[in-house]
Amino acid sequence: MATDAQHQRHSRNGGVHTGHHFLIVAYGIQSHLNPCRVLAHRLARLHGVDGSGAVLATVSLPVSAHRRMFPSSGDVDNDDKATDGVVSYAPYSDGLDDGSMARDGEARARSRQATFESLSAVVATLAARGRPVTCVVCSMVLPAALDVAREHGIPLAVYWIQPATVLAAYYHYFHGHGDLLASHAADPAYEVSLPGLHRPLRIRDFPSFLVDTTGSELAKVFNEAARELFEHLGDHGCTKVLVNTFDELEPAALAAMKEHLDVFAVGPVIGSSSAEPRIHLFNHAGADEKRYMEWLGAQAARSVLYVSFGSIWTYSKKQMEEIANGLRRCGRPYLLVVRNDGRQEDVSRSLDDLVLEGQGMVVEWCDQPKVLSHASVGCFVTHCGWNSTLEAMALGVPVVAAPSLFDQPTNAFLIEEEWAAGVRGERNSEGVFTGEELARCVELLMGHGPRAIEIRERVDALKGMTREAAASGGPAERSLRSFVMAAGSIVG
Ligand SMILES: O=c1ccn([C@@H]2O[C@H](COP(=O)(O)OP(=O)(O)O[C@H]3O[C@H](CO)[C@@H](O)[C@H](O)[C@H]3O)[C@@H](O)[C@H]2O)c(=O)[nH]1
Repeated sequence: MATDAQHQRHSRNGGVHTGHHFLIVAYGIQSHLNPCRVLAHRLARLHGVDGSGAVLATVSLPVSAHRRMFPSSGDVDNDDKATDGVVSYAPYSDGLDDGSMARDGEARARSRQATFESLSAVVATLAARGRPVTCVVCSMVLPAALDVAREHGIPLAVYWIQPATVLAAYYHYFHGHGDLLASHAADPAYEVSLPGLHRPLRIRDFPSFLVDTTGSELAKVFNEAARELFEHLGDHGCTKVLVNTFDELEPAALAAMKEHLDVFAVGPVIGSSSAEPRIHLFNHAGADEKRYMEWLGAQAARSVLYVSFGSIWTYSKKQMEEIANGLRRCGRPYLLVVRNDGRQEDVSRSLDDLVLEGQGMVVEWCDQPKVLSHASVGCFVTHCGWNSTLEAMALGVPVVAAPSLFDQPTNAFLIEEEWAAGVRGERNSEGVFTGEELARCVELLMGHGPRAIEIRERVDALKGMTREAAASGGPAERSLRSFVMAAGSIVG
């Protein structure tokens, strides 16, 4: 029986799009949405890459995120107008539609089925509108996207929006290293050599879920989904992985993973230029932007600490107090981001005190690339989410790395040990990043010692490399073109 993809290929004629059409399926969070829609823009700009006509890209997000992006959208099931002028958006329902996560195994199974059905309907609708999907691009680990590609016979590619080193850690965890990691998970200093990487990773440098000792339900769920993905990557002829990194950042990890998978280094996918405008899922009032940009403009060059822990992490009361104390100890101007939804407990006392002291500024959200590219910013205190890490490198800002979960420990390892672009702050035995530690790291970076000078030089060099990787016609674009050519060869 002909697959849907073959059927679409055979029926391409009058009114039907005959080139590539990538359906990029993403989670509805800021840190996934941004690299996905920027990738979609870049794909859509590769017109006629292999003589097959325009390249189309549609981004599919959960209904909750779609509504935040397009507040005026009414009936999301029949929304054919959701576009930013280059890329179309077709929401999927995960069965919850309020941005929450399924709570237990049964609810997760229901949500997976709902997502599968909804994405299948998206695929059918796009085909009916003359734009059949030729490749499903699954952002990280999204089991229902695999189901859709399998069921409809559409080729699948994976978009790994974290570093190649993290991809290598996951790959080898599921190909022979799982037991070794599990048996040493409680020993943070234990070194594991992964094939092809030029230096070992300590247990503490691994993605947190692979060495979890807390019994975290989230870690179990994520690892199970990742297992399915990596089995699919091996067993179903699906080997194409786009990675948001570039050669100069991770030469060994990229070369090592190319031994096992068809890896395309398409990074840095950041999106901060006018051609790739950013969408903020968080409330980003224009008035606030004016206020913090003016404030930044009044500070001395490279004097400001920018402190932000991404779009998911939340502050406990104790952690907020320690950050506030650390900022006082540093005695430097700072811009601190504390999201409204980023407060585990009532942290307003610490924040009110800070605001009254007037040494810096606290905002609920900002345009981070805009802030990082400001001349007055001298240091970025970050949890090391991969987007923040890439943005810091692209915009030449030294980093104080305070990782917590997911890929962040590996990203901190890259920042401090592979690139010498920052220093890693240690958390205390309660997992708190203390004010004393914050001040120690900031002094190392912003003081006048040899380490500060060395890091500054490295960061400047990395900024140049990032620019070259992202340049028009440069390695990222060439790699994306190769992917599209290769994607062509698997259609039908
Ligand atoms: O005030 C702010 C704060 C953040 N951002 C942006 O929000 C994004 C945050 O992304 P990231 O740095 O990757 O952190 P998380 O939001 O925590 O990302 C999650 O997803 C990432 C990609 O998978 C992982 O690398 C992280 O570990 C995981 O926590 C970045 O693009 C920032 O520029 C803003 O624009 N303004």
